[in-house]
Amino acid sequence: MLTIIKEFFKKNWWRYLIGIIFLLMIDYFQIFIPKKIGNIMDDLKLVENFDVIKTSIFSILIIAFSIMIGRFIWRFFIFGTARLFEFKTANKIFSHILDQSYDFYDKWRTGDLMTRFTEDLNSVRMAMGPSIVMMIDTIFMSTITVVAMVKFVNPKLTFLSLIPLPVIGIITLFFGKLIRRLFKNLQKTISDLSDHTEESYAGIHVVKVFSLEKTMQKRFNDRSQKYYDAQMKLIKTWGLMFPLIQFFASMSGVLAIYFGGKMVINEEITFGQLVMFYSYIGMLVWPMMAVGWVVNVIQRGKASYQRLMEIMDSQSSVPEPELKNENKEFKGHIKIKNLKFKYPNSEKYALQDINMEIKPGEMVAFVGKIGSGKSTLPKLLLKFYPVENNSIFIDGKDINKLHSKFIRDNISYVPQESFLFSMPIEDNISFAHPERVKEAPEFAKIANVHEDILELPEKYKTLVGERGVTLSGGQKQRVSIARALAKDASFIILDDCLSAVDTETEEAIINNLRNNVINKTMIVISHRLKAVRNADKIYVFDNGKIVEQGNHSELLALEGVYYGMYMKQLIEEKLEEE
Ligand SMILES: Nc1ncnc2c1ncn2[C@@H]1O[C@H](COP(=O)(O)OP(=O)(O)OP(=O)(O)O)[C@@H](O)[C@H]1O
Repeated sequence: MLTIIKEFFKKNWWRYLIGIIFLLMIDYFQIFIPKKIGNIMDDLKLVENFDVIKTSIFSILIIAFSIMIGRFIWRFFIFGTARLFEFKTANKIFSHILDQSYDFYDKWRTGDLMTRFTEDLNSVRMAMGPSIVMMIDTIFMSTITVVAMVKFVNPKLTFLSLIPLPVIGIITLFFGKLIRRLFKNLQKTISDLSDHTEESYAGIHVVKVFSLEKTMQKRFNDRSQKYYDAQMKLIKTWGLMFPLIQFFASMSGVLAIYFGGKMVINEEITFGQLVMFYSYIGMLVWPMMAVGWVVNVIQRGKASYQRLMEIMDSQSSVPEPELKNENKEFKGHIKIKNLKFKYPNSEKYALQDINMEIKPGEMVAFVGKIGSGKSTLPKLLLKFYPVENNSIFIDGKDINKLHSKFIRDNISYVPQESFLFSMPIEDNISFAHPERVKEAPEFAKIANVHEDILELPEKYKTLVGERGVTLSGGQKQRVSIARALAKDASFIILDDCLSAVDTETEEAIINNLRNNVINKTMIVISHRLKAVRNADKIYVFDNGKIVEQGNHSELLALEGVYYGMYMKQLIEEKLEEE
């Protein structure tokens, strides 16, 4: 993350430089306005000098006009550059998130990521733009104002009036750390709140079915209360710090009138000089108050920056060699040797002692009880999670030496949960290859969903997903299969993705696939043994291990686990028919 800021400064320092030059110029011009006004006051005594007054007013107007132009320029460069940082960083973080392995998505909650993406990035932007302006302004304005006070009025009066300054420094230091801590806590409460909101919305069906509205409301209220409390703590702290600084800053004005008044009476300074001095004090109060603001914004920016770093610091746990296999032909010969695997957040082995060989063109099936490890294996083949060296080989090469892009480009995977994007159905099917949009009906036919689509209001142009027509679970599953087919990979994995259709349809789709995608390798995971009985080889999983393997008749002949499962399903089917 630090490198992101460094890299950005390296490329865009000149934008800041132009902005800062104009900012400093404006500050410098501003110094002359009180001086001119002070001079006018003194000149008022001499009536015949009205011409001089006219020229002074004219020069004030010129300065004011230049200030207006200059302000536009520095705003454009400094604020605009901070926005550019926000835009580039958002793109970088998003791409970093997309590059992560699956354990990242298992670990991070959506609402939390969203908050970091929006709120935290915004805080960092504030620290990179407005706070830079304020900081430079504060330092430069106060320095030149003090110099002007010494030079144009009186050093002793300047010193006496600025006695409260160090107190402001102490207040700032004290509150700075506190604000950072409170702000970090505030961001955490926002993350929790967005998580809860996002989850309640995503799981609204469950909430409704179980009449959990009150429970969810209570949970929301609890989180909302925590967010409110965190905000209030910040408001109290910031609310105390700001008036304290303001109070000590205005003390300077009181001291200026007290000591300056005496000096006018003693004729050490003129009345005009006192007016000038008071204007300078006024100009100093603002930067002094800005110190409080800058501290607040920088501390918030730092806290948010640490939160963004937590995302950027997480590295994909899957080893990736350089991507140089693009031109290599993918045959899809899989060999697995003594594979064992634990999910990164778990102590228990999800797979153990797995040995298998899948030859190109074969159809294999994984069957077994729920939670027995069937879905885990395809996830490892697709490099979603890291595996030990020498345990999985694709076309004779260790999977750890192959880039995930090469593997995923060549394998069509249909996961258990079918997710469709908010776009027309044909675009969902041709998602990976928009140029194949015209062929969408062909793939839909193989996936047995063509007829269903023709019945939709706008057929293939019907908008589906969150903002469109709601498809049934089975329809969604079949559209997902069509989408995988449009990828035209030589290796297809169907991970129990037909659970929402009846056995006959599942069988028909699998047979369709076998007939249409001849020479393609297929792994089919299913709970319905009947649907996969034609597979070349069936692996029976139990508790993370392969307990039986063979084709349908071989497995039946064993009269073991597979036989038991098959008989049970036959009886269930018969009972349903009766
Ligand atoms: N992301 C994960 N993190 C931790 N453990 C997981 C994760 N996904 C699955 N598991 C665990 O790994 C084991 C195997 O899960 P897997 O999803 O492979 O089973 P499955 O045979 O496909 O089950 P099902 O038929 O219900 O889909 C289970 O004990 C499960 O709880």
